[in-house]
Amino acid sequence: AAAAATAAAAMGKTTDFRGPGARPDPVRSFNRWKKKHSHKQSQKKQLRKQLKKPEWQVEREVISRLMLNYGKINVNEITRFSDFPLSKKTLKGLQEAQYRLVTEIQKQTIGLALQGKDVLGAAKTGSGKTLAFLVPVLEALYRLQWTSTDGLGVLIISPTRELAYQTFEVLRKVGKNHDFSAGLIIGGKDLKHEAERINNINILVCTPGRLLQHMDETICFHATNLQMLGSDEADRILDMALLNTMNAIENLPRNVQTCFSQQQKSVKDLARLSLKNPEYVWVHEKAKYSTPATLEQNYIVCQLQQKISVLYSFLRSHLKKKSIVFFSSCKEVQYLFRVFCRLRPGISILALHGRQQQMRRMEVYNEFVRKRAAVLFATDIAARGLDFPAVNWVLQFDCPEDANTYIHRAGRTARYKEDGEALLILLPSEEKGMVQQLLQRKVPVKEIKINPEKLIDVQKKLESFLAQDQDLKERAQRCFVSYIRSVYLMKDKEIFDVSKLPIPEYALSLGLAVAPRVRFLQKMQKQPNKELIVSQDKKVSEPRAPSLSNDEVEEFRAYFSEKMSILQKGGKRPEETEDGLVNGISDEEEEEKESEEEVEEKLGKAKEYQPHSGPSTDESQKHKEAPMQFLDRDDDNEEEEDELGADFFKVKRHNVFGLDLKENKALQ
Ligand SMILES: Nc1ncnc2c1ncn2[C@@H]1O[C@H](COP(=O)(O)OP(=O)(O)OP(=O)(O)O)[C@@H](O)[C@H]1O
Repeated sequence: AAAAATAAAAMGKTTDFRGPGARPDPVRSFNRWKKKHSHKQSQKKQLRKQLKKPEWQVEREVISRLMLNYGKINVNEITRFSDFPLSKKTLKGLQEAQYRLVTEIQKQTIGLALQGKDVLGAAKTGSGKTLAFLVPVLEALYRLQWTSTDGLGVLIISPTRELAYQTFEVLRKVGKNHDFSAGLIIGGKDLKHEAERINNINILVCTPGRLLQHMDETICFHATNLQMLGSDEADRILDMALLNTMNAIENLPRNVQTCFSQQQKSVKDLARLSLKNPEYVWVHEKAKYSTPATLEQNYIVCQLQQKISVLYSFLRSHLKKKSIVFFSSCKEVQYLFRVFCRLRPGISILALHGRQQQMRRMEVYNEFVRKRAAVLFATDIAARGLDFPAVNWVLQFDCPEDANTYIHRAGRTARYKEDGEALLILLPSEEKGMVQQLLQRKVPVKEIKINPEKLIDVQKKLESFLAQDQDLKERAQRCFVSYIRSVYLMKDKEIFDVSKLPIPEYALSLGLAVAPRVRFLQKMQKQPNKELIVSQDKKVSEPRAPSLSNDEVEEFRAYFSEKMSILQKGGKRPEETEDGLVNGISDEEEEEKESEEEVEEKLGKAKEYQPHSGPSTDESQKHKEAPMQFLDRDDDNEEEEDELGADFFKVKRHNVFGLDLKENKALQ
């Protein structure tokens, strides 16, 4: 008994040794009751006191307490979101979405952002960068007790519509207990419809082009109260010149906090950002590899004319898997999607590219998310930031323009601790240069060989499809030209050498009996030294990657520089710029039958920045009851139309950030 009493005392407990049946000590029981009673009384008193106060005041006190703890954040002690001084509403949202433990980038950046610093974070693909900036966004408005009448408080810019949509969905999930509203403005729907609602949005998720358009055309749109600007693809947005533009010309208020992340550390980006109190966080700077450890990466080398058979054979042997296949142009995706549907490999095939109408893009995105086994044929529109769950394989059918694009594409698998495999198909002429680039960027790729016995040749089948279907044949021709052109336009001539392509064999492999005439190739052969390059400072296109996202950048630049020159000339559109965008991108010889479509494709890509429609009343109706209201896209099947040109140049952008004119002038 003595030993037991010592042990109990050591654990700080009191033990009654009078044995069972003995009566409890009345003095001790009374004391215990008294303590409990007085605690309850004081709690009641506090509650009564609080009840007298208005809700906002109680909340303000809570906020003050939280903010007092901002200074005490110690990164080394943080393992869960609840270790940060976050509002109950955010924590509840995170918990309900099953987010409890923080990832490294979240751990390192959320505290800094809460403290009001401008944050630029870099971390590998799939490491949780989206929440790293969404959590501070929610807290920023919560701290200020933002309401719908306060207008736009946070702007989140995403390079593609799909990424904007996905970011919006995550925001909706984790922010659902907050009272402010959020809206998605990405084009694809009537501008007027958005314009009527835009000023009731507190957090706006948008694509750059649509934002610019509202700045131009929505008279009532203003961002005078803007508190924060965020993006998880900062480098891309910077490439699109938007931030520079906004900082230097578009008069972004200087007290706006920025919260950015991207996949790779970039010194260049630091210079490009004019941040007020910047903190740069490179989470994986010292990591051995720049891709996730759970990502297995291999490449194969094969002849161009074998690639379609390799893809078919790959799909036949991965029928239960979820895969994304990246191509370099929309027309390849369009043709090969059709052909593969006819080949019936035994797995669902989906296609995602920039020439689809917006609603279709969203449907495909959602369908692929839902499916357990499927293959998505995509352009680089799907390469950045998209978080498709449980993708097993990423296959790069066409060589990416550089190592960075490779990493973005491969990063669609092996996300957040999951496993994944990436396979890159290289032509013999691409192998040396690309593998070298990848190793330099700390990407561990190994060569593997195809088992020739497993290779199923589909060329004969394609030939017979084309013999019966004129439309398909024309698609094959367009695919052919489009691919050749994409190689021709690649910047890195060490890797991409159009003269080394086996042209007739490639045509045969697509099912075409003869190779279509490619005039720019013939010209090149005649004048091998004369590159069809126009320098960037002439404001037309330089040779560039054919990928959608790069085209987007070029379109945007061309559009933007033109627009700025107009603004600087007092808003008058010079005659010769009537179709500047068209000229800008199609400066190379466009005399082929193909040319019109090529231009159309490029304009289609430029749609990201064009007047289109977006948000939906249906969805917003659905969420009306919820405290956090969202303006979402319309579920309407309106065909996307390229209303390029004229409209863009009519309206002079107004001062949406409400800075005084003196400052405007100084900045211009
Ligand atoms: N703290 C967390 N706990 C659990 N899952 C998380 C957490 N943070 C993020 N995730 C999940 O990890 C996945 C990847 O996150 P996210 O899309 O933010 O990555 P990313 O770093 O932005 O990737 P990318 O560079 O490709 O854009 C998502 O499915 C997300 O839901």
